[in-house]
Amino acid sequence: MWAPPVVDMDSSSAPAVLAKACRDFGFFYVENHGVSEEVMREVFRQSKLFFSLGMDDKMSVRADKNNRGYTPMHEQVLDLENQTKGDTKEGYYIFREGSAGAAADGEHDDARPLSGPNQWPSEELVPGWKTTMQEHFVRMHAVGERLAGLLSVGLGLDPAVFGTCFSEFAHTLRLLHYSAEVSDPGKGVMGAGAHTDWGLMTLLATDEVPGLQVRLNGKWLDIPPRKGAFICNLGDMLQRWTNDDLRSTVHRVVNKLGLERYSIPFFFEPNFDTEVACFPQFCSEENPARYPPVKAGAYLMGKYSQTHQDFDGYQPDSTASSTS
Ligand SMILES: O=C(O)CCC(=O)C(=O)O
Ligand SMILES: [Fe+2]
Repeated sequence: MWAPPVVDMDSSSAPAVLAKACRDFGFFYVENHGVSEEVMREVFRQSKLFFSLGMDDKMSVRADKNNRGYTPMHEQVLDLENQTKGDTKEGYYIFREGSAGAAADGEHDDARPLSGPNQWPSEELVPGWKTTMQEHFVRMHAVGERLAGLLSVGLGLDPAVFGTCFSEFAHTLRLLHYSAEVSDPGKGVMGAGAHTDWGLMTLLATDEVPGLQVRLNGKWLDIPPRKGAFICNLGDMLQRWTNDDLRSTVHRVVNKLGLERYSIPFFFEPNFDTEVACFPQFCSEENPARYPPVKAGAYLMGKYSQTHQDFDGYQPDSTASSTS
């Protein structure tokens, strides 16, 4: 049975293994990432605690115009063409406080629509929750930066290539809870509809319940959880930067067992204002750029707008030219 390659971040072969995995599959496991199983257990415990709250409490932190906070069951439709109902999951979005060059820390900046303060459930309801999530966010940022560094080495790029792209990063830590509803892909019922991720890359922690599938060579293949490892995949921006040399692979979540499932993706995203245009190493006269340049933030906003029924904060940036 196929399984994604394993990248050991402490190994001297990590850059080469990583670059090959990114070219071949766009999916890989990451080990020795420095986030302990004990820490992950606590983050999952807190996540479950939040989702076990009553609907009134959860809706009190419903995602705001900056897409921060709680998204109810079925609110997101990742595969608009094939789904007959929304993803059978609820979620919670956490960004950097302020984010993306906001006027002042924690304030919303109209020029950058996703900026602003995070929403937090009350300390009485979920003690220690905010601190747990804030600390985890910082941890995951560090893993993502290290991984981006290894990738630049593996691709033979200047190690500073991504250096300026994350000074005001727009990463999101997302908590997900899938209901026990069994998926029926033929009828358009899915845990998460088929999609590619949108940013640079995603680092995913899951509980022990399977469900993630990747589309490779026309077939859906299971990606089982691997103890202590993150499942990592590339996003559209990396595919655009590398002119399709690296892959942002289609994946989905299918509930076969009728079990609830929890997962925690960390979407590692460049600055809102970063222009994603083909790196010169990946295009030439014979192989011209396949995508027009796009601003990372505008691209992201377009995707939020397309897939989240509740998100109406999309203000197209007239200077950006997105193809999707
Ligand atoms: O929960 C999972 O296993 C995958 C989630 C996912 O693909 C996403 O949120 O983009
Ligand atoms: Fe995804």
